[in-house]
Amino acid sequence: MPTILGQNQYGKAENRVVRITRDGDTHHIKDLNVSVALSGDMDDVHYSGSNANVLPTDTTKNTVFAFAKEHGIESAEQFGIHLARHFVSSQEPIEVARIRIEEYAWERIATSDGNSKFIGADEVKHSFVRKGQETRTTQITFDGEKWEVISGLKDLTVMNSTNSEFWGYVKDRYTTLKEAYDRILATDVSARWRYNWTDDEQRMPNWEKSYEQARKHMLQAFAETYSLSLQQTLYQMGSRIINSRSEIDEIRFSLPNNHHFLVDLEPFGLKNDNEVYFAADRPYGLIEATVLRDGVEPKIPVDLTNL
Ligand SMILES: O=c1[nH]c(=O)c2[nH]c(=O)[nH]c2[nH]1
Repeated sequence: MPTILGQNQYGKAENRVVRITRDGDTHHIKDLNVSVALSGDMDDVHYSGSNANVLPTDTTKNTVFAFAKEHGIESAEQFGIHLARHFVSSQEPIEVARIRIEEYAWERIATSDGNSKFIGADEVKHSFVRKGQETRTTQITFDGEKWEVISGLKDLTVMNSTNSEFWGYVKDRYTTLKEAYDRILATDVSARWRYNWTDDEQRMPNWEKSYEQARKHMLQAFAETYSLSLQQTLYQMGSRIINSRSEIDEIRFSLPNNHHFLVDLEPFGLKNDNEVYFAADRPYGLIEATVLRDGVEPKIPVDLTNL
């Protein structure tokens, strides 16, 4: 049966590029998911396997990261236009470049002594929460006598673009991790907290206010902790809530360590001065712990998945 080649395109999809611009100690984030699709004179590679017209998808990926350094990311549109023009104008066989970009928006975390509109407190300058992400959860159990309320949130994505280190850890023959003295710390917070309200005689907490306040304290502790490990940050987030909300006795966190790897731009003659990162999605470290009011029995399950 004779066949002919129809529409075809190729490229590297979902390049997760994070560009940090450091304006003194005020940092700006651009976080993009960039997909490149190129088409043009690609008959030969499909019919005979000749790669003579093929710019490797790996190169398209490198171009995304190198452009983030060289040209910065003013807007997703500007960045996409720049990339598309580059591929079409620099590669004879490429006739059409389609760049798709998703942008993840971040806003600054309001700290205890500032607010998000006003860049005053130090911490605000490098601590961010991703917009419009989290899901609020609750589980209510009643046995006819006693109540148990466990509330929380998941998918609250936060990032510190500095004030995070990780060093002094155990090294065995399989350890390759380099010690980090200034790294990005990013996580998707999943937290569940248990209220000490158990019977109708007691005054019921103001659930709305309590949620808002727990979320606020958690974010502020994340922003204000100079972190030596995600474990330490977790404990600070939990104890800030327990210390400031008397209605909450126990809180459990499940925190993925969303690794951001500095991209090696040396091969392109560019210096990466802590500016361009590859945001890896897996594998990720997973740090989980409960923080309790002293003397209280832990009751939140270890596995938060179904809670
Ligand atoms: O904050 C961290 N805690 C760890 O336990 C750990 N392990 C690792 O490889 N990186 C990190 N980072």
